[in-house]
Amino acid sequence: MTRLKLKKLEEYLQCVDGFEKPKLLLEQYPTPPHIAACMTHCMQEQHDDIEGKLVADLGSGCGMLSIGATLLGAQLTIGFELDDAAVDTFRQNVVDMELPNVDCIRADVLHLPGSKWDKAFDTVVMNPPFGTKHNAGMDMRFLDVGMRLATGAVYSLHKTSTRAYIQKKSKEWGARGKVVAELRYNLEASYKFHKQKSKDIEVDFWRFDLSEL
Ligand SMILES: C[S@@+](CC[C@H](N)C(=O)[O-])C[C@H]1O[C@@H](n2cnc3c(N)ncnc32)[C@H](O)[C@@H]1O
Repeated sequence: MTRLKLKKLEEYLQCVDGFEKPKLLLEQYPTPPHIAACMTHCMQEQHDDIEGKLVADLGSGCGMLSIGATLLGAQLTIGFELDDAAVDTFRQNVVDMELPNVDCIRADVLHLPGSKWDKAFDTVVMNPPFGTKHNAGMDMRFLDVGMRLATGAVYSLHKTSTRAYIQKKSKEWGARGKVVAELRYNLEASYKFHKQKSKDIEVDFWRFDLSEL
């Protein structure tokens, strides 16, 4: 398969429609196309974790990361998303872009462990809710689910301020966690109460290696 170049991948991801009416409590904001392209491109080019693989996207929203994985040759990509409207937009994006082998399932990510999805995926990717809306620790709960669903690697974004804690948890899970990139994440003013037009936060892009454990 011809590998998609990073720039081309970003161009495609710019066509992914986002949340029509973002829900504050679900922390609904799409991963910006540039960041999503860099994440998925790195997953494939540096770690060979996408092409031909079974990929899950937890809290998949409108499909930004799922579509990135699909464009880079995943054998099958499944997004899991709680919100009906986001599931609909995800599916419409997939139809509009004429992409095969990708779908979104409406599900609460926290209810996935113990289901048929345990260890069903080679690779799990997520941009989880950071847990800033009366749901502290939500990103860690998502990460825990990722560890249960994947056999190969889990990729996730977390605030840099939580780095030491995540490294400690990673050891407890028996995973080899590594910060792959440090990002400045531009959280756009999707919500009315934001006073600034946009807000940069420091975010780590993590890879957790589960192979040969
Ligand atoms: C930060 S957004 C990321 C969206 C998308 N993955 C992306 O990268 O553009 C987090 C997503 O998680 C979803 N979400 C929040 N809690 C959830 C839960 N318990 N189960 C499934 N999805 C959830 C939200 O609706 C939202 O779409």
